Amino acid sequence: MIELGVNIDHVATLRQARRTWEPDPVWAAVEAHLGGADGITVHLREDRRHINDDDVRKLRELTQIKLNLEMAATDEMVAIAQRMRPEMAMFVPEGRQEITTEGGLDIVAREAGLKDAVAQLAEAGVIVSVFIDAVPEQIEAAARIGARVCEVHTGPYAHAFHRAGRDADAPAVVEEIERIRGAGEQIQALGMRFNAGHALNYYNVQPIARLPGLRELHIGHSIISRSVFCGLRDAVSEMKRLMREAAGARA
Ligand SMILES: CC(=O)[C@@H](O)[C@H](O)COP(=O)(O)O
Ligand SMILES: NCC(=O)COP(=O)(O)O
Repeated sequence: MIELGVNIDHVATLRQARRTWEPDPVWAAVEAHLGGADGITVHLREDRRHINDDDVRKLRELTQIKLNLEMAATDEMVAIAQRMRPEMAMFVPEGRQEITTEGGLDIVAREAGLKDAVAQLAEAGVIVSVFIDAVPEQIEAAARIGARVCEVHTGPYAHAFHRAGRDADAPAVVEEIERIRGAGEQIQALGMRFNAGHALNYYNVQPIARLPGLRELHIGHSIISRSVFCGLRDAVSEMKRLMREAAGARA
């Protein structure tokens, strides 16, 4: 069964636009859960531009849903994850000027430090995921550092899909889908869990949800955008329906 992790960063982005207390990410987590989400994702950025430490603490204390904590692989963040013990922590590259994550983690370039960070979290009982591009060398390095999960960056696919006028059969789109399919096969062959995410939406999700062995999708911006008009519970439930329909048609 394919699972949906709902990224609620943008609930906090809206709150931070007025530096106030609403909307509350904890309410969002509960609504997403009631809509059928299997997990919640938050990205605790080093600059705390949306989700903050108190949000993570309250999510742990007040909700029952699985938490995937996205973070930079720094000593500060590793210490927070050791304290908060989310079900999963995902290492993500961060750029101060970026609007959102722009690419996968370069594990090959930082292998020793990342291996150490993975070991520290594993010792605290936290499953470690890495956000990576669909590149064979990065997947091999993810296995070497002891990551249990790879989340394949679907941004390039999403952008190709959009540029092709939402035509899933356009050659540039098929090329991206095949790249992610190949990454998924390699991830599974190396004994890791195959997840994917970034820039997925109600139009482009199904070709990805159909990929064999895909366990979990992490989707945020599109779900939160739709929830403004129809409520978060309905927005989550419609995304889950599309994912299930596609996964049900897997070969
Ligand atoms: C790793 C990823 O693809 C997204 O979860 C992204 O990091 C979310 O962070 P922002 O909400 O700050 O874009
Ligand atoms: N890791 C990807 C994620 O959590 C959601 O990304 P997006 O849907 O907000 O682009």
